[in-house]
Amino acid sequence: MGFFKKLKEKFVVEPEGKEENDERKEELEVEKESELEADDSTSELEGETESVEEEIPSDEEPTLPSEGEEEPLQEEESIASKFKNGLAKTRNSFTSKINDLVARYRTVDEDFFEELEEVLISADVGVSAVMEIIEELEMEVKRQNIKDTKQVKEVISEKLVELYYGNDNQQNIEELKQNPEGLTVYLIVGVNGVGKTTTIGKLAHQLQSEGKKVTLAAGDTFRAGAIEQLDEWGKRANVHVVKHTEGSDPAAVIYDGIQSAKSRKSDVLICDTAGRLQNKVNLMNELSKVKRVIEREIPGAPHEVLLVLDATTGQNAMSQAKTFSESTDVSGIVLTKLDGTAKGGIVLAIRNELEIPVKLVGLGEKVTDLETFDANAFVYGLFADMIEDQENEEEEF
Ligand SMILES: Nc1nc2c(ncn2[C@@H]2O[C@H](COP(=O)(O)OP(=O)(O)OP(=O)(O)O)[C@@H](O)[C@H]2O)c(=O)[nH]1
Repeated sequence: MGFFKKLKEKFVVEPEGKEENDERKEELEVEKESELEADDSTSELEGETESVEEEIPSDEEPTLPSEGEEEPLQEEESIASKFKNGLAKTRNSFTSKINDLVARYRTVDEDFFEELEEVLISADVGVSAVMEIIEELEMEVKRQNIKDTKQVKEVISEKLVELYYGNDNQQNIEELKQNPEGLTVYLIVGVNGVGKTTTIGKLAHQLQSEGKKVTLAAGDTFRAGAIEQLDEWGKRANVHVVKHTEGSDPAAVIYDGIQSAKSRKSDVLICDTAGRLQNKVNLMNELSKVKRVIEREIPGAPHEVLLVLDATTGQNAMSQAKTFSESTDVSGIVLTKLDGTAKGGIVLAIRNELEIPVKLVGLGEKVTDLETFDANAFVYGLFADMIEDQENEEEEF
C-alpha cells in the first residue's frame, strides 16, 4: 500500500465505532448540562454555605480555564486537522514548490534532485537532514525503478517520517515521561519571548483535562512580569502557583513548589525558569542548582527537561538548542508557533542535528493548541493537499 494511502487510513478515514462515540458524547453533554444546572441551584445558597468554598483547595476540582466564557467548549478537533491547520503556512509554500518542480521535471534526474534539495533547505529541514533524505530518495527511486516525478512526492513523505524516527522506524508518538510512583516534575527552560509562559499554561490545561492535579512554580524570578504572567495563567486554569518576589532565588521557589505540590497531592509540578543566554555560566549555574534541588527532593526527577524554542526563529532556535543542551540535559523540545512559519521543516533539523526529540508543538494561540508531536501526523499536515489530490485522481481514473 502507498504511504499516502496509509496516512489517509490512519488520520482521515472515520474509525469504526465513531457513531457510538458520538452518541456517548451527546449523553455526556446532557449529563454535564444537568450538573451545571445543579451547580447553579447550590450557588443560590452561597450566603448560607460560606465556609464550603474555603474548604476546597484551588486545584481540587480541575476546571477548564475559561469555561463558557473566553473559549466556549468546541467539538474536539482531530489530530489530523490540528496538524493540517497548524502547518498551513509551511504546507502552502512546500506543496506549491514541489508541485512546480514536478510539473517542470516530468522524469526523475540529477537536476530534479538538486532542485528538490533547495526546496527542502528553504523549508528549514537542515542541510545534513536534507542530504540524508536525498541520498535515501535516490536509492529508493532506483530500487523501485521510479521514472515519473509524480510518484516521488509519496516517497519523500515516507522518507521524512523515517528520518524522524530513525532506522528502527518505531512509529510511536513522543509522550511525556511520568513518575509512576508520585509527583511528576517537568522543568521548562528557554529564552524569553519564545512562548514559555504560554506553553506552561497550555500544558497545565492539557494535564488537567486528563484529570491530573497540577501545581506551577514561578522560577523565572529574573524577568519583570514573568511571575504575574504565570500567576495569570494559574488563575485561568484554576491551578495553584507557587511564587516568591522578583529577584529571589529560583531554586528556593522550586523547593517550595515541590513541598506545596506534595502537600496538595498534585500529580504534576511544572517549573518555570529564567532563560538568560547572555551569560552562559550564570545560566548553567542556575539550572544545575535548580536541578540539584529537584533531584534531592524527588529521586528520578525532573522527569522531563523541556526546552521551548520558537519555530519562527529558524537557525536562532538551533543555536539556542545547542547552548541549552550544553548547559543542562535537555530531554525534549517544545516547538512553539509552528503555525506562524512557512519553515516547519525545522522539526526535522532539530531531530537530525541535535538528536533531541520534539515532544510537543504549539500550533496556535488557543489554550488547546498544544499537541504531542507525532511524525506521521506532522507529515500528513505537510502533504494533506497532495494526499487529497491523489485520492481525487484515483477516483477520476
Ligand atoms: N501563533 C502562536 N503563538 C504562540 C504560540 N505559543 C505562544 N504564542 C504567542 O507568543 C507570544 C509570547 O508568548 P509568552 O508565553 O507570553 O512568552 P513571553 O512572555 O514572550 O516570554 P517567555 O514566557 O519567557 O517565553 C504570546 O503572544 C503567545 O500567545 C503558538 O504555538 N502559536
